[in-house]
Amino acid sequence: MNKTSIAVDIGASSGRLIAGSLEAGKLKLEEVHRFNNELIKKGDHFCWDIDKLFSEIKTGLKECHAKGITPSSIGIDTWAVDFVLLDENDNLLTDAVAYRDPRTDGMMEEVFEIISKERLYLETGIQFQKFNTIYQLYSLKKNDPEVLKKAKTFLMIPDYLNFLLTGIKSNEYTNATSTQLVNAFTKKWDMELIESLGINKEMFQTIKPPKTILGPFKASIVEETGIDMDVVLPATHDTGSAVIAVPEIEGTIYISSGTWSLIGVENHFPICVTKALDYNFTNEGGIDYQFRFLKNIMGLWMIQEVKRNYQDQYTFAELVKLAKEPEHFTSTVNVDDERFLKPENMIEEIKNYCSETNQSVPATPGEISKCVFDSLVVSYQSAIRQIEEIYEKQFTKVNVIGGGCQNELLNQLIANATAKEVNAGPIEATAIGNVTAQLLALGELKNVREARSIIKESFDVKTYTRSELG
Ligand SMILES: Nc1ncnc2c1ncn2[C@@H]1O[C@H](COP(=O)(O)OP(=O)(O)O)[C@@H](O)[C@H]1O
Ligand SMILES: C[C@H](O)[C@H](O)[C@@H](O)C(=O)COP(=O)(O)O
Ligand SMILES: [Mg+2]
Repeated sequence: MNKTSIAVDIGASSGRLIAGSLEAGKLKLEEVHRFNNELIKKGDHFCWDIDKLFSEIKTGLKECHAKGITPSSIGIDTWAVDFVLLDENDNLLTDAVAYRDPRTDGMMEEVFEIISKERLYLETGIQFQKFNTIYQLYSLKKNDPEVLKKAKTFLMIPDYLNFLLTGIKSNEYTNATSTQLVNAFTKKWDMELIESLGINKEMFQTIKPPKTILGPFKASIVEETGIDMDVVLPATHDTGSAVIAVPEIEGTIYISSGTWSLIGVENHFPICVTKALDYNFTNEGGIDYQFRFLKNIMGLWMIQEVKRNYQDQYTFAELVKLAKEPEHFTSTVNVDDERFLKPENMIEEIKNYCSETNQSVPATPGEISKCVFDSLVVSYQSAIRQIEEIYEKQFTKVNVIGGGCQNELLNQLIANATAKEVNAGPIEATAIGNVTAQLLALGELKNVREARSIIKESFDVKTYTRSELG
């Protein structure tokens, strides 16, 4: 009997537990549980409701038990950079403050007074996002020094959820790289850098790679959920898992399309050249110590906020349909402008930008949605040109993976703008990559190459080419 693994994929907008196993040479998935995720306000900060998320994981485990699914393992992946700190008694010292919280405003510039931007990039190869863990910790050091002094354990979000399940502390490699505190060459915590920032280096845990079998559930979890299994480390950074599921990686630029659009390529070495720094590309760690040479683009967060601003009266599919109507509306915004990271009202922010740049101001849901999708394509196109300039080669294909690959209009717009073959799918790429790492750890799969060929045969991928309609 082939083994089953449970992927817990929690993105910024939704989470899901998906059971995966090999059947007749294909990877079969069964969605066990799905739930929403969103920011909550706790005191002065935007946070994740980590208690709710852990409760949803246990609900999903109980669902497995109820369905008679008997997994051999479970693996958890989430968004990057965010963390919690534990005190000497393993109690939470901090809330799970979210990367969209303004506490890191101005911190990057203060860190550059201690270590230059160039040296930081040369050593870590990580893009400069103001919410990187390094700046979150620096903000804590500056504004809550007593909290940092009491901290004995640093756990990123998936690490903490693993700790709640097993009692075992670890920092998983792919997500640790997103902190901008891991040396891209040693693949270990850069303790000299950490000390130079006045952050206590003792709280960081041993970095463990994907495919590590962490350990079994605590007895209390078995008792509560009625089920037992090993926790295995996938690429716990969700994008790290998603990239594993790109069926044809060679010659392909992927766009992991969810709340964020992560656009890039897979590499065997970090690219820390000046041009990569200037274009703000990152070298996040991947499975088998590959590198994800990519950049963050604001992504479908913008349409998520537009949907929320319209009090959820439209589905995503309806907003896409409405966006097809105003064909002659052409205003666009710079989606990567920091003003769109956490605006009070996304619709108003988009309107203000268009007005300030002397463009037609969108008025209808269709015009607003078209403006978002057209603007994302502008940013995708720019990133693709930058990748091809750095690689000094043309890529023939773009593979859109994640929930956003269901946006047929956006897929077609990408094909029209780039004149490249756009492949859309798999939708649940992150969960597929998560299950893949577990099945590799359990010996059900030999290597990533074999996994990708099985994934290619197991899931639908729709192809788009430039349409005459342009
Ligand atoms: N039926 C659909 N049509 C068009 N877009 C969709 C559809 N369903 C989901 N999406 C897009 O997928 C996005 C969510 O992708 P997902 O990968 O689940 O995000 P995350 O992992 O960041 O929570 C939504 O923001 C939405 O824009
Ligand atoms: C803040 C990070 O850049 C972000 O987590 C990104 O790396 C990512 O993985 C986002 O995943 P989503 O599924 O939430 O879009
Ligand atoms: Mg996701």
